[in-house]
Amino acid sequence: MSQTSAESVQALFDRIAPVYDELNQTLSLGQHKIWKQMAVKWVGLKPGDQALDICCGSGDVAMLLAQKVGAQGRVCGVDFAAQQLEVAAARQVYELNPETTAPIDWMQGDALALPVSDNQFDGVTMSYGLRNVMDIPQALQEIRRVLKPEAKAAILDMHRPKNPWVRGFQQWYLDNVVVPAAKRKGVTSEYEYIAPSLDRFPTGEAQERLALAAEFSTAVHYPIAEGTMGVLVMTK
Ligand SMILES: C/C(=C\Cc1cc(O)c2ccccc2c1O)CCC[C@H](C)CCC[C@H](C)CCCC(C)C
Ligand SMILES: C[S@@+](CC[C@H](N)C(=O)[O-])C[C@H]1O[C@@H](n2cnc3c(N)ncnc32)[C@H](O)[C@@H]1O
Repeated sequence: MSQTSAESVQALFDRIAPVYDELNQTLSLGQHKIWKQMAVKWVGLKPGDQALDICCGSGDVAMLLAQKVGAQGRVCGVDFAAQQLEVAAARQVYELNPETTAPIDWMQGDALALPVSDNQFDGVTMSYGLRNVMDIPQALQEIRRVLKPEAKAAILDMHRPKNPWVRGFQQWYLDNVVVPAAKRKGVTSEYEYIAPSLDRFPTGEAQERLALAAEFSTAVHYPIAEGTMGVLVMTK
């Protein structure tokens, strides 16, 4: 799927929902949980805060936010793929203790037209979502719109590393480990989509410029995992 549309991306994530968590865990050797924790830490939330996770998928980051802001806080998770939201809601029941974690509102909606109010959130996260939206400047404007003044957002995603050896390893790993593992689960073309999506994704520096153009007051991109991943941290 090299030509994409919002509808085809939504259908892709609905199709892979039953195998998504297992593949992320095995293919990242468990590392994706650490990268997600880093993104949540960079938002700087405190107990009682309201947090939003955009493109929440099966709920990993929204559930980390619910632990961070505690039972007095509130979390919204927004995604347009209904099958992913079903997995998220089911996981919340058996993975979170409602006495110590915030309630989570799982909302079906579009990252480019968020179903929430202006200036509502103390912090926003987006994990592996930005690379999949059709209009990155619009997604950044929406994040800025829903943040309270001076609040932060952290955007985690996969990147093409600058180092040619690491880049070569990344492509080898996608071709020889990720796609074959996906093939065994019957979702080959869905995981073949990752490589072209990386090629068209703006670099960390370009993302900083896009965030400043969307009128964030600060924007810093931190490469992690040898530049195969990165977190863009922005302040409204
Ligand atoms: C959690 C991760 C990715 C989420 C993700 C994002 C997408 O855009 C997709 C698109 C289509 C299908 C699936 C996804 C998707 O799952 C990150 C880790 C999972 C990756 C599948 C593994 C990639 C590994 C990298 C090449 C780096 C290798 C380092 C490893 C520690 C050896
Ligand atoms: C790779 S998954 C990431 C899920 C989760 N955040 C994680 O880190 O595991 C990307 C998610 O973004 C969602 N998504 C992509 N474009 C979207 C959009 N325009 N509006 C809402 N959700 C979107 C997909 O449905 C999918 O669940």
